[in-house]
Amino acid sequence: MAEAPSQKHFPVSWDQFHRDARALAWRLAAAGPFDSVVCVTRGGLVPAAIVARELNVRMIETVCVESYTGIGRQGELRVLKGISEAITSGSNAGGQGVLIVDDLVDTGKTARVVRELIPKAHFATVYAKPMGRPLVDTFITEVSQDTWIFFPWDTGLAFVPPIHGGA
Ligand SMILES: O=P(O)(O)OC[C@H]1O[C@H](OP(=O)(O)OP(=O)(O)O)[C@H](O)[C@@H]1O
Ligand SMILES: O=c1[nH]c(=O)c2nc[nH]c2[nH]1
Ligand SMILES: [Mg+2]
Repeated sequence: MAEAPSQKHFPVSWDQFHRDARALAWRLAAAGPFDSVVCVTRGGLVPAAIVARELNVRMIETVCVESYTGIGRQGELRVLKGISEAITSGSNAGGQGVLIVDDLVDTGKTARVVRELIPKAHFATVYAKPMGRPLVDTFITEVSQDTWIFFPWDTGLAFVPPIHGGA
């Protein structure tokens, strides 16, 4: 996916991300209970920690996926590590009672692959773009497809030129 010239930017601070992840937890509290959380690395690690704390879930698993290599650059999707059978056995077969957490859904490619691994799990993201939205059960904020979300762990304080153009 090449970066479109009209790409909009949506920068998210730590504070805003914490609030949005906590809002997600409030919504998920009504959708649970969940026996375990599967976070989609790496972006899902941060909201998963916040959601698991709020919902008192202590069984945490990862599914390790690699997809994007830069802003708007989606490469071949690779599952580097799948989901342990301990998470999906017995009454949790197929992902029943399992919560999958990711930071966002964009094209839905990642969510589709992870869903195939545990189809009965509940899929939650903090942010969603229109293409991926149908693949997510619960999310908090939708942004347009041509928006790139900048997460606090990918950004830092930097000089911004003033509106009038001078320094
Ligand atoms: O809906 P999609 O188009 O598949 O995009 C969404 C995925 O892309 C990002 O992960 P990325 O592959 O960049 O890896 P990261 O989480 O390690 O940053 C993001 O964290 C989602 O997992
Ligand atoms: O940091 C990110 N922001 C995004 O908008 C996005 N979409 C896919 N992958 C993404 N990563
Ligand atoms: Mg990711």
